[in-house]
Amino acid sequence: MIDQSKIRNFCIIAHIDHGKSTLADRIIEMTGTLTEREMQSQVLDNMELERERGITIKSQAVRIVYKAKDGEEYIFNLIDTPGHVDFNYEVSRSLAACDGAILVVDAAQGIEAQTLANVYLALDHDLDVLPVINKIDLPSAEPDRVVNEIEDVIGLEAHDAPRISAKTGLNVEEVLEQIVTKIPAPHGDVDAPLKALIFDSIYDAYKGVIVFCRVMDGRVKRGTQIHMMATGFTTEVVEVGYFGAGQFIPCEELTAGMVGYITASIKNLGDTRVGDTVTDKERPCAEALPGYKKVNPMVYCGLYPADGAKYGDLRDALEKLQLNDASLFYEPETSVALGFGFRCGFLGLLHLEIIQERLEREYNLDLVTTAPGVIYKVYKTNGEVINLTNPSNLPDPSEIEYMEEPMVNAEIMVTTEFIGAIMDLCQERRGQYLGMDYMEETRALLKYKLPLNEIIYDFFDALKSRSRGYASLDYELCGYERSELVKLDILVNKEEVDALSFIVHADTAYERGRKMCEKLKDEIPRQLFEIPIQAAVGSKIIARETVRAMRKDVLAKCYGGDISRKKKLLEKQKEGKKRMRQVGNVEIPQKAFMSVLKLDDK
Ligand SMILES: Nc1nc2c(ncn2[C@@H]2O[C@H](COP(=O)(O)OP(=O)(O)OP(=O)(O)O)[C@@H](O)[C@H]2O)c(=O)[nH]1
Repeated sequence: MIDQSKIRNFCIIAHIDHGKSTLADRIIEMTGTLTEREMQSQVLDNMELERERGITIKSQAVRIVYKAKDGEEYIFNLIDTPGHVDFNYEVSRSLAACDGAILVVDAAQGIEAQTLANVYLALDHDLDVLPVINKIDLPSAEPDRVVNEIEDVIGLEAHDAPRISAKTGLNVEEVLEQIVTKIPAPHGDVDAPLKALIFDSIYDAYKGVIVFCRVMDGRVKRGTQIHMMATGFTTEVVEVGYFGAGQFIPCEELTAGMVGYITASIKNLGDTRVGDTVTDKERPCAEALPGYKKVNPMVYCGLYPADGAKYGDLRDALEKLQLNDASLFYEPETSVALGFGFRCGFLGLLHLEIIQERLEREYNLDLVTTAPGVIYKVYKTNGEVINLTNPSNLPDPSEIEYMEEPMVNAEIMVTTEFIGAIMDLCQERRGQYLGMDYMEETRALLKYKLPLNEIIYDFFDALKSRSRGYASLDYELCGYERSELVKLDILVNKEEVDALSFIVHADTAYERGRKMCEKLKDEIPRQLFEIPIQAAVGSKIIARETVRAMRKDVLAKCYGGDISRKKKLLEKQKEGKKRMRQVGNVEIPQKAFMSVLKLDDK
């Protein structure tokens, strides 16, 4: 059994681009992945086997071995935390599996909104935070200023923080030593009943679901009957081990303080929810670990295959992706404009983009995505409450008493010269000012309550463009508020295009409608007849543009009888047609559906 005093469980937290991955790579590179004793055992055979199978796996937790200056070998478990607000719950569970956190701050940029958000999360979980100043090789680095900033703003002792370059490896050794001396060792009770926290799980075609966990108390090994306390799922452990040297390495048992994986015959990722507590069925622990929460999607949109014949492929692809992503939700839906597709739920826009990209790249699918929207609560006059995820399902206005929309508490870090511009932006997005803290003379933290719907589209881009890249954002959901919302419909040649409908605040309906019409006018090619494009709220038309008629004769330019050239052009035109959607008698290019969602700022 591994001596707990020789274990360090930690993660690295940072604002995006401050060098988290680079430091992790460097740490892994500078340490070994097996202890001297293990080197001689049969582990290598297992690794060979996995290599033959050709599995390359990215793990959420890597075990490495560091021989410290005190001559002892330490086992480091480096737990990866997702770096985006969309995955805040996963982040919080990963932190709960650690005893300490390395805080990486860019010596040229200093503290940013996510640095603070991450530090507070880490402190909430009682982690010891070890500041590290990175990128000191940059000419613009100001390590002294950043040290002061960390001490003044966060209140963390930072004068002996390692000043490193993760890129060149300079002083990274110091970080390794401080992990040993400053991050506390775990102190679980090995003899107590099993209590382990699931902080991630992945699906593997050979092993089934692989559960990553931190054992708080007790022990678990092959044959243990385990019980997941929140989902109620019970099964027998097939294998336990840890991830190191790019491989899953089985071991005899996992004991208190250790981080590793468990496999059993688990087919469904839904049975092993992040945040759940694993215990021993025969000898259960008295109570589950705190903080379990089932994460629900926050942003919904329709995903349709560009080529209707690919519907089955899209369904199979979504099914596969969901095996590895329990927070992805989908159900079939149909649209008059787009045919058969799926209504999908995501944790946030980044999550949506990742899934969309994977579907397109890994599964070779061309997709049409409808406007992403949040979940609205519709209170009907008959007392019924609907959670609305698809604008098309909005009941008739006469049946609606009122509606509510989700709100977020947002913190925006910005240099003082851009405060005005950012406050304007928040105002335009219906933000409620909550306050402002000055970080130091040049920077402030603005606090706003904003409707989630207003920030899911292009808020982040607008923030960056209005602050020349200097603003950073962090937000968390803070409940629902009553709001004057309407459904905006788009009519092309008098026909409603259901896939373009969305919910907006009554005050911005006119503006959004006008912009949509203008944009669509540019996107829809001229056809043989005039096409009116209208925006409507209920039966009221609030904006209109017209695509003028034109005869599109692709052969006009072909004089004479070069038939092969003519054929080519006709082929090309046919190709173009495939990417069109027939709505009534008008063809709408596929890209029009996406581009209207990206309405320009201002
Ligand atoms: N000059 C210099 N560049 C560095 C150093 N460390 C990291 N970088 C660069 O900074 C950029 C961001 O580094 P990453 O390690 O990807 O940052 P991250 O925090 O993991 O970013 P995300 O993965 O996007 O969250 C990369 O281009 C790195 O090469 C350093 O010490 N010096």
